[in-house]
Amino acid sequence: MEQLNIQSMRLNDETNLPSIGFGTVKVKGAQGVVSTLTAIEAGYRLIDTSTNYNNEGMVGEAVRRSSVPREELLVSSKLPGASHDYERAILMIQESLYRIGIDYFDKYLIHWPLPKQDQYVEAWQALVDAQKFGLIKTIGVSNFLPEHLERIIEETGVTPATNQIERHPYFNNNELVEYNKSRGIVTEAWSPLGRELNDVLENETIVSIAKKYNKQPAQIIIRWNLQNDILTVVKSSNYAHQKANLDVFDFELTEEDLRQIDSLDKGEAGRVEGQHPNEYEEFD
Ligand SMILES: NC(=O)C1=CN([C@@H]2O[C@H](COP(=O)(O)OP(=O)(O)OC[C@H]3O[C@@H](n4cnc5c(N)ncnc54)[C@H](OP(=O)(O)O)[C@@H]3O)[C@@H](O)[C@H]2O)C=CC1
Ligand SMILES: O=C(O)C(=O)[C@@H](O)[C@H](O)C(=O)CO
Repeated sequence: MEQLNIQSMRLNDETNLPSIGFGTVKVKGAQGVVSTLTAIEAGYRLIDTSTNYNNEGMVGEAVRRSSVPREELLVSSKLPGASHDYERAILMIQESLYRIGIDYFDKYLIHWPLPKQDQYVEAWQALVDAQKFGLIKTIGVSNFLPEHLERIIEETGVTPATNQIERHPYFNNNELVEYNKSRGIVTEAWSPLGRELNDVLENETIVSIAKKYNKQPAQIIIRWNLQNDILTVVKSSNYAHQKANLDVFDFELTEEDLRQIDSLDKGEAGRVEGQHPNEYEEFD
């Protein structure tokens, strides 16, 4: 078992999280259990799932089969839009815990604000209460824009600990990252490697920075997040990639490297299609 010293991040509720988490989109079934177990073997301790991924049972199986004790694994899931209603949200959190076979979440997020549905404030109140009931350690949101954050903070008095948002070099989302920071909210980056939908791992700027440090392009992107105090949630079913994505603590990018990566941003054109938080709808 790898004994890695993954740098941790302090949240506004005083908890600490590893700065790199294991993403599980499309990590499913028996093969998913194997991939999650190899990720744990590689050193990941934070596992990111969602009811919408239809793999919470798989995550539970990996947690049970792992030789790492449950208390050392941090399990994070997300509330689907169909359960934004307060009562449904509480029941969904309980149901997700049963599906995974654990009795608390280390972290739990509202997956999308779905502003047209307009129930995210009561969903947030449910997370606040579920935390008081002991069902969740750290509560946060995902894909929330400043207007959504301001509303939940004003109406409940509770600021999320994290906001998990789209961020990769072609869509760096820097304004939202800065806004999160101004509110004391840690940003988590989803699809940091562009989710196979773009060529960011072959981008010549990224490749040339990678060559300079004898690192892989993926490691440069993860390091760029780290040096911006951003928690990276990265998926890989390949053990070599899983290990490489954690091997990012022995070098440091210069200010010029960071600036060059920031300059790759394409604004809205770089966003993964159909993922604007005010437009995204859940169909699952
Ligand atoms: N809150 C939200 O709305 C969202 C959350 N997420 C979360 O973020 C996680 C990460 O995002 P995801 O969309 O999965 O995509 P990523 O950006 O993490 O990219 C995953 C892809 O990159 C490949 N890859 C991983 N490591 C390397 C490497 N070192 N070198 C080359 N290729 C590599 C993987 O292939 P291989 O498996 O072969 O290594 C896979 O094809 C998700 O799994 C999920 O947990 C994602 C989207 C939205
Ligand atoms: O992966 C997630 O967490 C999402 O919410 C979506 O981005 C999802 O991946 C999607 O794109 C479904 O079309």
